[in-house]
Amino acid sequence: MKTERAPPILDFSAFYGNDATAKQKLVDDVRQCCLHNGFFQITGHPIPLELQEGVMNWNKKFFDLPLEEKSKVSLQTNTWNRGYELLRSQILEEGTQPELKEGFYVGDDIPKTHPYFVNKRLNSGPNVWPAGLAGVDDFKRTTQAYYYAAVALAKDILKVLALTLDLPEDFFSAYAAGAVATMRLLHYPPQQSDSDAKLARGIGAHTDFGGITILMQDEVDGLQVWDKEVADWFDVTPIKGAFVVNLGNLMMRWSNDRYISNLHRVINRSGKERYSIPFFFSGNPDYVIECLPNCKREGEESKYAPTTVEKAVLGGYSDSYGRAERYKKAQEAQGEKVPVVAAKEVAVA
Ligand SMILES: O=C(O)CCC(=O)C(=O)O
Ligand SMILES: [Fe+2]
Repeated sequence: MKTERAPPILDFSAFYGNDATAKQKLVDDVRQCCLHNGFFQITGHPIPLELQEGVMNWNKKFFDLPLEEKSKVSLQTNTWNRGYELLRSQILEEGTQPELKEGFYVGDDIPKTHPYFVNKRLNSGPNVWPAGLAGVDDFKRTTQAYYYAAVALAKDILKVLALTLDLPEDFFSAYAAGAVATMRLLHYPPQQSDSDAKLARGIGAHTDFGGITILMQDEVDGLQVWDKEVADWFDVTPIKGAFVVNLGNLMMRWSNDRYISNLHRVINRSGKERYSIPFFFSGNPDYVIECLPNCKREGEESKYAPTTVEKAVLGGYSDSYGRAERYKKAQEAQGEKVPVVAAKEVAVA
């Protein structure tokens, strides 16, 4: 395990406290991370450990369901990104095999009368729930309570990010109002120890598409963050109660590439089942992303034309799913069917 250059652990409680020096130190540390590789970890946040553990337990129980039950709430049954995603549905890293992870997508529970649903806006519609899961009402309650707690935490993190750019604390509030965010419960079956050489991935090297991501890991490692200065991967050891926070492509573009959206990946060589819950904060779909103040010098040009949140995020999706589809078609053309199997059937070395 290489951990020496892993994202630092910052105590986020300084943001809520009255100690101005501690708060300034937090802001300075976050700024440093944003400039370096866009990754840090936080403890001292307001999401109770009990809620974190509650949603993680449900994550495990959901993936224990038979494939038939999970498939009843397939992502394919709707167009707004809710429900179950099979193993091997995505390839985020060009040249690698379809990824060894299965997922369950949850978002804001948008009713069908809401203008976002009516107008088919980014990832907007009602959640779907697996009727065959014993205790499904508690699954729903816990998962949604965690989702809305993550939305609130994302808004606080954005306040700290505003301060890192010497902007008013509420600078991102219009971007965050009416925000779209997606959360996925993820399960990575164990992989063979030579997975790297065989280009097998839990999730291939990628950057996230949205504004910020808040990730909860269970106790099993596997997440790695790229460090371009030393050209190597570093392991992010899970810490009970902590979150990994990283900036997405939207934030990088918005800051004129001053802040980094960094490569990361998962290879689960632990021999154990790995579970995680990333929460992707995209923002208000109509919000126009245009070079932030203090992110270019006098007379310097912005590198990117203004675009909306919705356009920027949708562009990222079509690339990654298109790759998995092309891979499967190419394999099938060679007479090799890419198996769609339940996680438990994946061979382990
Ligand atoms: O599962 C993890 O630890 C990371 C997941 C991730 O990077 C993603 O879903 O974008
Ligand atoms: Fe990611």
